[in-house]
Amino acid sequence: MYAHLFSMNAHMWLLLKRTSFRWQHTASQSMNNLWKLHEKCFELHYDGLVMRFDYVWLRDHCRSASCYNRKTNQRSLDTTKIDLKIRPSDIRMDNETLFITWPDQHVTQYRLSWLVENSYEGQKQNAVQPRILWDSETYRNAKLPAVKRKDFMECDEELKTFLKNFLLYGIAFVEDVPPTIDATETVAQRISLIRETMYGRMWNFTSDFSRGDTAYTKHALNCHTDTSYFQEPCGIQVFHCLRHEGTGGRTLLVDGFHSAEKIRKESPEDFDLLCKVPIKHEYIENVGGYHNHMIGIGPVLNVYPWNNELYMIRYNNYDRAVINTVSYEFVEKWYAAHQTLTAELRKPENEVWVKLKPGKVLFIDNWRVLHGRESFTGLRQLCGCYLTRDDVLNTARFLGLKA
Ligand SMILES: C[N+](C)(C)CCCC[C@H](N)C(=O)O
Ligand SMILES: O=C(O)CCC(=O)C(=O)O
Ligand SMILES: [Fe+2]
Repeated sequence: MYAHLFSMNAHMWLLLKRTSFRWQHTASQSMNNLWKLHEKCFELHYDGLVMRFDYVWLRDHCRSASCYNRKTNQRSLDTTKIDLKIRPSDIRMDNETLFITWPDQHVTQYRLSWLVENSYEGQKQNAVQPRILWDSETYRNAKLPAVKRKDFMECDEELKTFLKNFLLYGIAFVEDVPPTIDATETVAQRISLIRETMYGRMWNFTSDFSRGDTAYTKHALNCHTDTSYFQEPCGIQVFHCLRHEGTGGRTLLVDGFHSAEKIRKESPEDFDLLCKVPIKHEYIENVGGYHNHMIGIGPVLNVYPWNNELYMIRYNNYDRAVINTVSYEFVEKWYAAHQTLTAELRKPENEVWVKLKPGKVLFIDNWRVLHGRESFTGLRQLCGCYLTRDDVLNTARFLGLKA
């Protein structure tokens, strides 16, 4: 039975091959749409693009009712049942649509525009997240306006503008927020779910050393990202200074991706090491009633493997644990690379300093922008929370942004 089916397929395939020697034009004979059946793939010239599609990929992406549920956008087809050597038994194309008949007579239709949007060769070049990298001058010149709480809460267009800027720059402000924890929570919830951690859902801290961490002191803190000791560091950090009666305490912001891109350009071997060497970060706390031990392991720079685009920097020298995940030959090189990156991050021209004031809520992309603070005197109270990154992006996509 199988042998019979196979010989039928092979026979059809030979027939097709004979007809696909020359380039085929679409039904309308338009010179713009050309296709060719290769042994291994279907090649389509359309809209000025040359695209190649594996047959198994084409079968897998059939959008017919039996293969795909359009209500849930979920696949019903069991991909593992596709013969990896599957070939079309018939192909037809008009100006907008490609029709493929498979050996079992199942027919798949693909809109050509859909193929353009999804051709994997085209996709590889696209950035997942468009960004504007900044140093202090470019950030200042961008003159990004802070959105007013009322507009932010009530108007989707204002929220969209806020999120657009946040995604582009990695920081954004909402102003005119009452200096309370509740009001801060309401503003945060407008864009995301709050990510509860061992610090609580909404946190409110001052320099009382109530927790085993330097954040709860008056000391200066070098630029860093938070929760580097989580396997998935918190996506966004929200800060609202509720009061400060004293001096100092300004907040430092540095675009980690701007510095990392500089290293990629000027010192590619360092960049590569920072992307590849896994580093452990750890939070050990035994203060008051708190007992926490968190560990996160991952490289300082994280890039998508398919296009090398940076998506996360995990940088916290305070919370970096013993280096025992690195083999001997890389240790010294890693330290040198870490110093190269650190020198870049600490260049004054890359630093933005802001004094957080009651009423002004700061959102920081904790996967990209590092924060720090100047030492201070007096009573200083800061509240805020962490947000889940997926949910911020979810809101952005709902509003029509690329995220
Ligand atoms: C923000 N809040 C005060 C709650 C937490 C501070 C966490 C500090 C820790 N060293 C880190 O960098 O993750
Ligand atoms: O006190 C500050 O301004 C920030 C401290 C800090 O780094 C943090 O809470 O994550
Ligand atoms: Fe921090």
